[in-house]
Amino acid sequence: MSIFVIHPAEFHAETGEVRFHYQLEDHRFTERLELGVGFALERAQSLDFAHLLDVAAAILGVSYYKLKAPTQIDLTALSLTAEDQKLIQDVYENGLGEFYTRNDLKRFGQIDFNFAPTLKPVHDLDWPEQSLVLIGGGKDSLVSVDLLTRAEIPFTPFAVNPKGPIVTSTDQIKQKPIFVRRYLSPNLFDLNNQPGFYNGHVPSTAINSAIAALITALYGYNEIILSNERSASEGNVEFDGRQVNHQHSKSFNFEQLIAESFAAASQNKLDYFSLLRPFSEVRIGQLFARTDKFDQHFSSCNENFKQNQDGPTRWCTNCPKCHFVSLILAPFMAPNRLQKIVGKNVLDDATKLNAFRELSGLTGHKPWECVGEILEAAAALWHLAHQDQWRDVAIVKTLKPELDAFYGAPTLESAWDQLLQDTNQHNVPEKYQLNEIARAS
Ligand SMILES: CC(=O)N[C@H]1[C@@H](OP(=O)(O)OP(=O)(O)OC[C@H]2O[C@@H](n3ccc(=O)[nH]c3=O)[C@H](O)[C@@H]2O)O[C@H](CO)[C@@H](O)[C@@H]1O[C@H](C)C(=O)N[C@@H](C)C(=O)N[C@@H](CCC(=O)O)C(=O)O
Ligand SMILES: Nc1ncnc2c1ncn2[C@@H]1O[C@H](COP(=O)(O)OP(=O)(O)OP(=O)(O)O)[C@@H](O)[C@H]1O
Repeated sequence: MSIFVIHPAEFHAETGEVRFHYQLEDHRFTERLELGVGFALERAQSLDFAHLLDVAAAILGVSYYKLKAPTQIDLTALSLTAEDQKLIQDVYENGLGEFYTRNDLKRFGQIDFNFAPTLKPVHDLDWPEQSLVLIGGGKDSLVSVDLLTRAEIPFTPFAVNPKGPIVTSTDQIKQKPIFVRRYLSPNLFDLNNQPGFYNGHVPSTAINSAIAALITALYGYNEIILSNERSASEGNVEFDGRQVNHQHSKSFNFEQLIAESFAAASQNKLDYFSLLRPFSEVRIGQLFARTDKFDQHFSSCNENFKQNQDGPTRWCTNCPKCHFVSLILAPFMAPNRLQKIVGKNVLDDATKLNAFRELSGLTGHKPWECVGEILEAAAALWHLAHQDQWRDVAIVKTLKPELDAFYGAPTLESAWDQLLQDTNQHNVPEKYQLNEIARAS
């Protein structure tokens, strides 16, 4: 029977390089991170940093585990708290939910996680009051950047494998960023093309967050700030008795688990939260549109972030994200501004009718992409049908009667109103509850 083994990481303080080691049957994998240099040596030698390396080793293992998805995982070489163990189980179960669904693998509740006895951490680090803001190159991170800048709250931008829109977005921020380079084990790509190995989606936000935690310990930060919206908590399909969510590691449930793990790893000093959790995607679109200063510097299209993508893509205009982001920005801007951002008015392209039907729940299921709730897309489309500047574009004109027939106008009208209301279900600390700033026009 096959077992996936997670070994402890090696950290080379002189170069700032981490090497993570994994084994699956006869295959050995080494993933590398470059964390930079310039940190205090005692931070690199601390027990707290060593513990967070173990947490990262476990989380980053998903990329290799998925090649065979065995039901046994050996983590006995790692020192993990009870909170870490809960988090890791969630990452390997729900975080890989889309992967299991699309490969028809029943793993929920079936994986035997072999942990060493629970760690009671001894703490030896201080956590200076400084925050890291994760930058993904898209509208969400930039809405956080804009809110924090308006509130005059200082922060350091942080990104893993910066390229394309991540670089052009961070260039717009005065504060110098921290960038980490990440190199997947090269033999992963060889095995991906061989028969008998699985492939599929991994929870990238969990991975980036585990890397961010290493940076906080090494360079001295006490807050990791995400820009995950409340809409990210909605699943895509039901499979094997669970709701499966492409964006699981952006969900509120995941946020709570990882926050508990980081709190236990730091005597409650390291905080992890999403600044945008109170907001829907539509509301984020509204906040984004308040300034045009990022229009030519961001992109939400994931084509930019493929491993082999070096040249600029900006907006491919054919993927669910290009469609969805156009849809939620449209209510708050004129067609020519949106066209200048995306490069094309996808809402006026009749060949994309089915794509918008899927986004708004009129057919199929919600696409496996980072898109908002089904009812959110439906309400945004319906709302556009009531705006002079949008009512006659191909997608809006054709789908308005279909939306009326499927949902009914009262449902869509009330959904739209609720999308613009902020919720209280969030873990945003008081200092960061920027309601007044978010309400200002
Ligand atoms: C950029 C992208 O969306 N990639 C997804 C795509 O992968 P593809 O094969 O088309 O290209 P690559 O990303 O270059 O991947 C090459 C192979 O490497 C594997 N891999 C990649 C990164 C990694 O951390 N581990 C890996 O094992 C990958 O499986 C390929 O074999 O399709 C894949 C399969 O569905 C996706 O897994 C790729 O997604 C990336 C991991 C990724 O970074 N995606 C984020 C943009 C993303 O999807 N974010 C989500 C949030 C999800 C969450 O729970 O946090 C979102 O925006 O909704
Ligand atoms: N390469 C990365 N390095 C660090 N953080 C990242 C990276 N990619 C995404 N993130 C962070 O992960 C979270 C989810 O990413 P997501 O793609 O939803 O956000 P975004 O890029 O800001 O906006 P959009 O939804 O428009 O793409 C965000 O907090 C984002 O900042």
